[in-house]
Amino acid sequence: MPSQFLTTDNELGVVAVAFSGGQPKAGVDGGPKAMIESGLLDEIKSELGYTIHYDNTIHSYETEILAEDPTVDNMKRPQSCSNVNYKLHTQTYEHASQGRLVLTLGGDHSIAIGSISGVSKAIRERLNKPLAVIWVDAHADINTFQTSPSGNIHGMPVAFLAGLCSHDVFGWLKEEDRIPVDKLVYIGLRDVDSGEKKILRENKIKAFSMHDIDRHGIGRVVDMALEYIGEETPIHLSFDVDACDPAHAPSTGTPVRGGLTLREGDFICEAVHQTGRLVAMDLVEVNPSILAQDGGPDSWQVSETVRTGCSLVRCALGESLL
Ligand SMILES: NC(=[NH2+])NCCC[C@H](N)C(=O)O
Ligand SMILES: [Mn+2]
Ligand SMILES: [Mn+2]
Repeated sequence: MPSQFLTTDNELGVVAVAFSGGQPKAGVDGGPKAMIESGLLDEIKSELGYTIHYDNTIHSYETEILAEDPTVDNMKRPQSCSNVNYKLHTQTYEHASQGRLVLTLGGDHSIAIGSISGVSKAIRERLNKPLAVIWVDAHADINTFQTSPSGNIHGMPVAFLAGLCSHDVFGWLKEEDRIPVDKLVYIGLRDVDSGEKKILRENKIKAFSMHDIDRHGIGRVVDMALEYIGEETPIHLSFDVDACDPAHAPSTGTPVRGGLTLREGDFICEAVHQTGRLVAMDLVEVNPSILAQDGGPDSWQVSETVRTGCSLVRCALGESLL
């Protein structure tokens, strides 16, 4: 099993990050609590047999959040976002350095700046390899601060991580923290801004949209994504729950119709697990506060979203149907 060389068997580091400042809607900071309270970590321990390393803290990193955090170069709440991500970076780095598989529960998707950079640095030091990223999302989250139509940093993490833009605010991000553009693959895209399409095209970034899934089926798409990454490279799976169709994950800040079925989402996670090369996963953008207003989700739909998030995590950690 190649996995023996990448992570120590069944040792899982967990980081829970209650951060919502990468986007404007309150409540996404409640995502980790909702997933943990629904029993996710107990199941991982008792049913999947992991030893869990978790500080029993849902980190809001309060001291890192500034009361006044004015927009800088079109980035909203830049300093808080940078500070929180730096703290998270040190935590995922610590777990990954010890050979643990790392699970980060968010929070909005801006937290991938910290989670991925910490894992990338550790994997480079420990294995002298780059980190591949499979980004499963309705959105590409690859706006630079110059192209972003919203100024929300949860729409920019890939641009910072792949070195397509840099800024003094994120000055702590170093070369070894970054991921190579040719080891990045998207699955599930269906709401990509025009500036992002240009970035994807110009950098020849591998992306499988919902159209590709319709055409080839999820099995073939995941095979192609894994072939593209190659057999030697450790994988970080960054899963935005909004990749799933709003039928399965309605309680999220930026839902987009026409998404993955529950089984397609779970399949991606199962197949990545089966490679034996998964070294880290993020599960982000579960927002349990998005409740019935203006025809929005009701409380049953909130619990469905939480269930979807938990199912994706369990599948990535090895839960199987038979
Ligand atoms: N992680 C997310 N849900 N991102 C949504 C991003 C939406 C849009 N592309 C933006 O830049 O603002
Ligand atoms: Mn998204
Ligand atoms: Mn996202």
